[in-house]
Amino acid sequence: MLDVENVSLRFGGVKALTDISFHVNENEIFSLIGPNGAGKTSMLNCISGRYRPQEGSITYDGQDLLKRSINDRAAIGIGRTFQNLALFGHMSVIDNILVGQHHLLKNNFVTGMFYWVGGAQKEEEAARADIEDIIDFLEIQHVRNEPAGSLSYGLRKRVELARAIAIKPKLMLLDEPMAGMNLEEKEDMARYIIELNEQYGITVVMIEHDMGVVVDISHRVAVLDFGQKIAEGLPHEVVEDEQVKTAYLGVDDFSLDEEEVG
Ligand SMILES: Nc1ncnc2c1ncn2[C@@H]1O[C@H](COP(=O)(O)OP(=O)(O)OP(=O)(O)O)[C@@H](O)[C@H]1O
Repeated sequence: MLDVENVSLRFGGVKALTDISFHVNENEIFSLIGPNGAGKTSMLNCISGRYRPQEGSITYDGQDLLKRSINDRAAIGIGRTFQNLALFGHMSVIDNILVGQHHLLKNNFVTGMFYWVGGAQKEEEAARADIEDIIDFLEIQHVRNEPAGSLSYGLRKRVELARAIAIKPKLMLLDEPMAGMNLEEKEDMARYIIELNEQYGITVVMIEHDMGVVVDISHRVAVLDFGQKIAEGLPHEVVEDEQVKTAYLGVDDFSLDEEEVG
């Protein structure tokens, strides 16, 4: 589904990514891991369109992604969440989710003026019904009318995920979905990601620092270090790799003893 070939990205003299290649199969949960500054978010940004690599190619569903704008990438089924939450704090949960769905609606301002005679009303009703499904799935009914900014961190992460699901993605990019969560919130989020993948058939590319989660829910993992790929494979194999262990030397959260979730 996704083919990253020889991607290199530089910021002035900083080599954020050097000659990175990997592929992600349809319906896979694929994790990108690595120490701080390894280039994980840069890689996700190249896929989502925020950054443009100087070299290499990224193909999604047979299409050259680098020729597509950011908005185009959402329209062809690429959704994402951010490392730092990107919600409209003063808007209600439901309105935040509707923002995600906006580009799917065919009616524009002019056709919208014929709201009652045209298809706009039906389209909006269908959109609302889809959103109700997402709200049920992520168990956020009780906060649907609350301003997003008033919610706990874990709930805000769920609302952000809901908004990303609302664009009906085939590929979901998740940047540290568990960051800042307590164990219970992590367990919930791991369950949502698995269900997203198994029930909705969404392919997932995830950056995550919690190794327990990564090993538990990923089908395959690639490891970046100083902008280079140093390992790729099944989760249990990758965490036993000597080069990976060396890259993580001294990093506290690299431990399989963490409470396992999922
Ligand atoms: N917009 C930018 N301008 C300049 N340098 C950048 C930019 N974005 C990333 N970098 C640099 O690229 C390198 C990789 O950063 P990146 O954020 O991709 O790493 P990361 O693996 O996601 O780290 P973390 O786990 O801390 O989020 C770092 O040296 C970073 O300073």
